[in-house]
This record gives sequence, C-alpha cells and structure tokens, in this order.
Amino acid sequence: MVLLSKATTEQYSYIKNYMPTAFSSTIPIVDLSKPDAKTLIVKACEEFGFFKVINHGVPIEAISQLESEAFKFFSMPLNEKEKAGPPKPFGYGSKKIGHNGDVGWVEYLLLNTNQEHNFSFYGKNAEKFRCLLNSYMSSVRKMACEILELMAEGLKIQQKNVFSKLLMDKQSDSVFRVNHYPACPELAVNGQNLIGFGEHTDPQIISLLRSNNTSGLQIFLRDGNWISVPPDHKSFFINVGDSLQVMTNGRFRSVRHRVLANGFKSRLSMIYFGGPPLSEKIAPLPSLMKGKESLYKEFTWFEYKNSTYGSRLADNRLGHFERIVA
Ligand SMILES: C=C1C[C@]23C[C@H]1CC[C@H]2[C@@]12CCC[C@@](C)(C(=O)O1)[C@H]2[C@@H]3C(=O)O
Ligand SMILES: O=C(O)CCC(=O)C(=O)O
Ligand SMILES: [Fe+2]
Repeated sequence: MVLLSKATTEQYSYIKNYMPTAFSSTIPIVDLSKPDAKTLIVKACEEFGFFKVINHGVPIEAISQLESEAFKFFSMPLNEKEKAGPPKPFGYGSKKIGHNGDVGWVEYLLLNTNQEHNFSFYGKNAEKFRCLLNSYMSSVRKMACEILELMAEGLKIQQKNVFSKLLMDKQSDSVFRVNHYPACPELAVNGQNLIGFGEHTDPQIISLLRSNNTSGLQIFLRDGNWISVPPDHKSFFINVGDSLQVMTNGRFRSVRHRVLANGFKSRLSMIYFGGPPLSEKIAPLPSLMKGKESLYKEFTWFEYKNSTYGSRLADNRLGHFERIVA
C-alpha cells in the first residue's frame, strides 16, 4: 500500500468530533477451561454480542507463524499482491471494501475456507502459506464449534450441536480474512481519526478475531457509546453475527464494530467468519421462541448473503428481514 500525501488521505472517512475513548475494562473475558464458561458466554452474548476468550487451545506457534507469513505477503510490492486480486469473490483487496463504494485504510486477503487458493505468484513460499492457513483455520474452526456448543448448553438447548453442525457441514460457507492496516504517520502528527474498517455487523453466525498488539478495534455498546478494545495478541475476540441473532430470536445481538487506523503501528488481524451452508434456513430455534413469534421473516443464508453484498458496510442489514410482530 502506498502512503501518504494529504491527497491520498482525503478520500477516506474520518470520525468527526471524535472524543478519544478510554480502553474498556468492561469487555467480558471467558476462560474456556473453566466450568462457568457457558454461563459467561451466554451473558456476554446477551449484553455485548462480544467477548474475549483465553485458554482457547490454538497453539501460539500456529498463530505467530501465520502472522509472520501474512506480514511478508503484505510487504510485497503492490503489483505483486494484486496478482492475488481482485477480492471478488476471493483474493487480495486494497482500500475498497465490498462492492458498493466503501473504502478504508486497509488491505486484505479474503479467502473461502472450502477452496484451495492459488498463491503461485508467491513463489516458493506459497506452499508454506497454504499449510499454515489450513492448520490455523482448522484449529480456529474447532474453537468456534466448542464455543457454539457451550452457547447451546448455556441456552439449555437439547441438541448441543445445533449451531456447530452448520460450521462442520462440508458446504459451510465460512470465510477467512487477513486485514493489514498500515501505520499512518500523518495521523500521528495531526491527531485525526481515520477509518481503517468502517462500522458494521458481521452477517455470519460467529466471528473469531485475533490481532497483533496494535489497538484500533472498537465496539458499539447498547448505551450508544463506542469503546476501544484493548489489544491482546494471545487471545481471541468473538463477535456474535447477524445469523446467530436471528437463530436466538434476538436474545443474542450481533455487535457493531469498526477499526480506526493507528498513527504509529501497523495492525494485522485474522478473522474466521463461521457461516452456514448457502441453502440453510436461518430462523429462530423453536426452543428459544417459548410461544413467542419469530421477530424475523424466513430466509436462507444465500438470500441474506446476497442482500449483504447489495448493501453498504454501515447498513442495518437485518432491518429488511424484521417482522412487525403485533
Ligand atoms: C460492504 C460489504 C463488505 C462485506 C459485505 C458487505 C457488508 C458486510 C461486509 C462483510 C463483513 C464481514 C466479512 C465479510 C466477508 C462479510 O461476509 O460481510 C465482509 C464483506 C466484504 O468485505 O466483502
Ligand atoms: O480487522 C479487524 O480487526 C476487524 C475487521 C472486521 O471487522 C472485519 O473484517 O469484518
Ligand atoms: Fe467485522
């Protein structure tokens, strides 16, 4: 990514009248090795749609090796990286996010988890990158399934794998993304707040995010405030996605989040978005309705995903699928 003149940064969005937010200590922390994990997870999903996980079982070497390969990838010249693009549907992207004009101070790799990716332009490192990606993705998917099973238990759903089976399905439409936010020294000088990745909710069931120790991630709370998530390169951050909100009939809420660019340090994040098969009906689980009506119209993941790609990042995508319940 080539930086830096005023002319370059002017095309991006800034947060106006931005008051620096304090790092929050209110973010729930769940120790996956403790027996109270399921209770804490349910509470966190109801209150925040977001929590941090420790003792997650993903080996630190798998994380750091993939991270260092990803940094190597992003340090290549733009014309080399663009050989892996455009990101429609999968590949390398820079600045442009989605198909409807969103931009951010970010470059990324967007990958499908069921498909072999061709990094042949990446020379002798291609095979290594692919192996690291595959082993990372399978450990993270395993953790995702564990968390989803704890959720089902915590919600007292009889079928423990109601959510996790969707990610285990061979047809699961899960996505993996590596985001690189270069440091932007102009910001450090001018004290501005450039958007790295604009506010949005993730459309899938669950997202598992891990980043290096650079700050930037913020979440939106029910009280209308944004809070900064203290970075922690050893832990994972979990987002409730729109589909899980629907499956729990609104009991869990998908979390609005965004990333601000950092003046001093580059940020590298890797996110696994666990999604269902395209043909899957996304609807509230009967045991969670307790005689109440569904808050949502019926739709398949295919339909929701299509509508997602027709929307802008910040849109309230679930809005179109809400029912007016008398
Ligand atoms: C403007 C956009 C960009 C989208 C689609 C649409 C709205 C939501 C964005 C995300 C957010 C979560 C990962 C992703 C892969 C997804 O499924 O939804 C993103 C996708 C993209 O970056 O392409
Ligand atoms: O890069 C990050 O830390 C978060 C980005 C994000 O929210 C996304 O890719 O959906
Ligand atoms: Fe996101």
